[in-house]
Amino acid sequence: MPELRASALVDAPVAAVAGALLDTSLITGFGVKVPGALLCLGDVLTGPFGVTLTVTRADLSGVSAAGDFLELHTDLVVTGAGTMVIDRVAWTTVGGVVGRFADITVGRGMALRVLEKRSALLARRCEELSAARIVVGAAIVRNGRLLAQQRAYPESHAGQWELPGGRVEDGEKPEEALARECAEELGVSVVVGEQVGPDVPLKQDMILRIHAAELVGGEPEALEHNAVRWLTADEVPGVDWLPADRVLVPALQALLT
Ligand SMILES: Nc1nc2c([nH]c(=O)n2[C@H]2C[C@H](O)[C@@H](COP(=O)(O)OP(=O)(O)OP(=O)(O)O)O2)c(=O)[nH]1
Repeated sequence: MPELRASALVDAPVAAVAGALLDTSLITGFGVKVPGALLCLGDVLTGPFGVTLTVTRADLSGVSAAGDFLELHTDLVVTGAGTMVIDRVAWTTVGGVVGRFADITVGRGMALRVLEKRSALLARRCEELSAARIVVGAAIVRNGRLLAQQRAYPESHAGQWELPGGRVEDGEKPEEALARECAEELGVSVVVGEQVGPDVPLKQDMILRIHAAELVGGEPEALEHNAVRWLTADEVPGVDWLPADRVLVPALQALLT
């Protein structure tokens, strides 16, 4: 399988770059049809000439999509100077000698131009998101189960599930905001730990950032939500999550196994 590679250094943490990569506005400009605003594992992308690709990886290590004769991989490598973004395009050449000639003269040039343009869009999106408002969420695990809560409002999201948390207020650190929101929403105290998964873009100027959190006081109660529920690893993918949380399902499941 011929393969083409291109790499670029982005001046942003890996969680920010991994999240920006999930923003489908980075690829829709190239005539790719996508199911939603964010790339999720298992999504089917339709490209020019009806080429279809299934997303096979979307996590902190990067994104991959594969079809019958085309594979796209973006690998992320943490360096001292930022995040190295390595794009790989691999394909099967069709049409014998003529096909191989077209590959070399047209295909590779086109692919390189697309990668270059996307790389510039990615760098710009990372810069935009570095100034974004942060919504923090807590991945609280007890006895191998994850705590989720069901939204009561607004109407468009009522009934859907999310992680406890909310907006970081001015002058507040994300960890402080998370502890405050857990107390307000659930009546519990938590100790905030490491980030889980990428920074997920919520809209132009807002991201969702999840931290592992340990329950250290109180029993969770739905004080502002419809309900709370402890989910097993098997139950996590089947829940009607808010769209941004759906992206985080593999990272949340990994916490439970
Ligand atoms: N808390 C939380 N918010 C999420 C998650 N996923 C997700 O897309 N969001 C969105 C929903 C909202 O647009 C935004 C945060 O809203 P919020 O209503 O929880 O925040 P808040 O408590 O600071 O706001 P408010 O109720 O005072 O209006 O983030 C999640 O897992 N947890």
